[in-house]
Amino acid sequence: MMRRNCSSETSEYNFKTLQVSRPREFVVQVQLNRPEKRNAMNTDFWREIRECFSRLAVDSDCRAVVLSAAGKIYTAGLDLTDNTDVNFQELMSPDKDASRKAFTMRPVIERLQESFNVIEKCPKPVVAAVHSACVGGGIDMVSACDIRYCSSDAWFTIKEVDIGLAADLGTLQRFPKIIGNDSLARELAFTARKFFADEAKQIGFVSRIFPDREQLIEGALELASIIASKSPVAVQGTKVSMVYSRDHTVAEGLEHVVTWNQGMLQSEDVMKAVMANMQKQKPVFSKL
Ligand SMILES: CC/C=C\C=C\CC(=O)SCCNC(=O)CCNC(=O)[C@H](O)C(C)(C)COP(=O)(O)OP(=O)(O)OC[C@H]1O[C@@H](n2cnc3c(N)ncnc32)[C@H](O)[C@@H]1OP(=O)(O)O
Repeated sequence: MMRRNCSSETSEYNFKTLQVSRPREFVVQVQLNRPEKRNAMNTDFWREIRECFSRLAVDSDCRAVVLSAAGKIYTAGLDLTDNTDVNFQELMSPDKDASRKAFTMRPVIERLQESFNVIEKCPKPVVAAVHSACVGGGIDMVSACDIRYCSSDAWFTIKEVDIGLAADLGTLQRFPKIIGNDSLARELAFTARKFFADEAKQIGFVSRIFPDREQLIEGALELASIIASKSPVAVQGTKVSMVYSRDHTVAEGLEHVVTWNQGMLQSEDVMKAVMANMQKQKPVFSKL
C-alpha cells in the first residue's frame, strides 16, 4: 500500500494533554500525552478530548483515528488530585443543601460524559491502541471507540467501585454490549478485578494482541490506513448505522439505513468503487 508519511504535528490541534499527528494519508493519531502523571484525566484533558474529536468529526483530511498513549501506561483514569470538575471535599461538606449540590453536579457529569460521547459521535472510525494499564475512565474511553487493539502487556480494570463510585462515563452502558456477556460485565464492574490481554481478547473486548507497543501502534495505523483507503461515504455511513443499530431493534436499524442510503447511494463513490473493483485498480475518493 502506498504510504504518504505526513507525520508532522498538526497546528490546528494544539493541546496540552494530547499530541495529534497525521502519520498516514487520511489517518490521524491522537496520543494521550501526560506520561509523567500516567495520562491521568484532568480538567484540561476532559475539555481537550471533547474539542479534538468534535474537530476530527468535520476534518475532511481525517478518515480514521488511532487513539494511543505516550509513556509507561495507557491511562490511570480520573486524575484523583484534580478537583476542578469534581470536588469531592465540597460535595461532602454539610454547608450546602444536598439536593442543590446534586443539581450542580448533574451538568458536570454530563459534560464529562460528552468527552467520550464525542468519540462515538465522530463518524470516523476510532481504533484504540492500548498498552500496559487501562484503568477506570480509560475503560469508559476505549469502550466508546470502534475497535480495540492491545499489546501483550495490557491490563484493564473497571476501577470505579474501588474509589466508591458507580462508573458513569459509559462503561456500564457500552462494555456489556461489546463483550456480549452481562454476567461477566457485572463481575468485572462489581469487583474491579484486573483482566489481562488474553482474557480481554477471549471475551471480545479487544480484537487483536500485538507482542509490544511498537508493533501495536504499527498494527493500529495499518488498520486505520486500510479503513482510510475506502470510500469515506461508505465507511462513515457504516459507523453511523452500526452505532444506531446497537441501541435499536433490527426493524428500526433497517429503517434508519434505508433513509441513509436513499441519499448516499447517489454518491459518486459507488460508481468509482465499482469501476475500480472491476478494473482491479485502487479507487481515489474525493474529500468528504
Ligand atoms: C465523575 C467521575 C468521572 C470519572 C471517573 C473515573 C473513575 C476512575 O478513573 S477510577 C480510577 C482512578 N485511578 C486510579 O485509582 C489509579 C491510581 N494509580 C495507580 O494505581 C498507579 O499510578 C498505576 C496506574 C498502576 C501506575 O503505577 P506506576 O506506573 O507505578 O505510577 P505511579 O508511581 O503510581 O504514578 C506516577 C505519577 O502519576 C501520578 N498518578 C498516577 N495515577 C494518578 C491518578 N489517577 N490521578 C492523579 N495522579 C496520578 C502519581 O501520583 C505519580 O505522580 P508523582 O507526581 O510522580 O508522585
